[in-house]
Amino acid sequence: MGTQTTTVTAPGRKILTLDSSHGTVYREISSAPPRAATAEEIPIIDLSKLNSKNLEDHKSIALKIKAAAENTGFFYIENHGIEEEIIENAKESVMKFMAQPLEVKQKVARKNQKYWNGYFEPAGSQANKSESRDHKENFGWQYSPNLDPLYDHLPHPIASSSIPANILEYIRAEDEIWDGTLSCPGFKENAITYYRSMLSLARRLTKIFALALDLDESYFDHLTTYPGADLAFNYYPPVSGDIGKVKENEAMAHDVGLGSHTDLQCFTLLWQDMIGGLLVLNRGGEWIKATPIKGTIVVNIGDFLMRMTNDKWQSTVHRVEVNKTSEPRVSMPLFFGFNFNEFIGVLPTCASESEPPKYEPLRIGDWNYIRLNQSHNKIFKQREEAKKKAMVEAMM
Ligand SMILES: O=C(O)CCC(=O)C(=O)O
Ligand SMILES: [Fe+2]
Repeated sequence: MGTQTTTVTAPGRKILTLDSSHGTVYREISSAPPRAATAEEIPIIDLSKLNSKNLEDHKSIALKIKAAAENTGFFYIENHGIEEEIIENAKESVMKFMAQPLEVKQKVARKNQKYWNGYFEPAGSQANKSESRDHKENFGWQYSPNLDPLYDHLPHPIASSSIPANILEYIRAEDEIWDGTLSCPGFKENAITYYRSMLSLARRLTKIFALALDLDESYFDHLTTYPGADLAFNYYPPVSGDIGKVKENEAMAHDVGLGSHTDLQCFTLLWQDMIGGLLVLNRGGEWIKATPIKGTIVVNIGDFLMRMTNDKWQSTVHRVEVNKTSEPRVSMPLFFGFNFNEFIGVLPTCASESEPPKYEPLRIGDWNYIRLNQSHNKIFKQREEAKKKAMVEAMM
């Protein structure tokens, strides 16, 4: 994420600790309880003209996306074209899969896989080290050409020799995980059908994103042939009572369904059920609710796209509250990024003489690694810690 400044508007203030592409950062935020988002903060964008033959229709969607991406970095899409039945089947399968005994789910535990595809047990992750562990379970997988509709014409499983070598070295799929899910009939089929629809929608949307960035509609096409396209089935069980805070950091610890973070790739398409709990940190440092709206998918900009746009588009911090309802909550995000082998820097339309590129081109396949290992950048760490000290002093 970028180095945005925040204005605190609400009664109290506090400091939020976050991982970023530069290492740990501190942000001063409002301590007011989350409030409903306004239609300007998280707009609903109608995609019914997404497949129209008229470029002007695409441009009019692009204009709305541009405004949302530059503002909160979050928006809803409606009339996105994914059939309700595909979504419902996937959701039902998540519910059935998660209802199985732990030892059955652990047959596809991520910790037994080389590349961490598969199942994460309850509280098996902690997205933000200054908050509680994540009160959720998860089943996730990474991009596989075998699941991609673009390669349906090839014999399956697709021979490694059919995939360019410089892409193959970054593929982190483990297609055998599906064998471990066969205890749950229909899960594999429903999950893959959902994945394929979301992947196609993401590809389609990158064309509109290109227009929104004043580029030709096909500008990103060659970057989406083997995309980073990882899917997560998040399952937030109902939680009651006081639940394991991070003891060593009691003052800042906050119980979460999923800790405060930004998404790493270009953008995320997130279907959520009607339970609610997703919170977004707006530009003013206030938590606002991305309240579920039937028939929509939430879209948010990720760190890499923010970088490509020279920080014009916002990769926004979000988190999920602990599920205090009596029903489990399910969300099913697709994290979408460009081909692993490509070097990408700041887009030509996002830099100028007065606003030179802030970032060097880098290889997408190395991005996650760089992003996740930045917390060891010592100079940056010292600077941020001094900043935090000044913030704390200013509050006293
Ligand atoms: O469950 C949600 O609503 C958000 C999930 C999310 O932010 C993520 O998986 O990165
Ligand atoms: Fe996220």
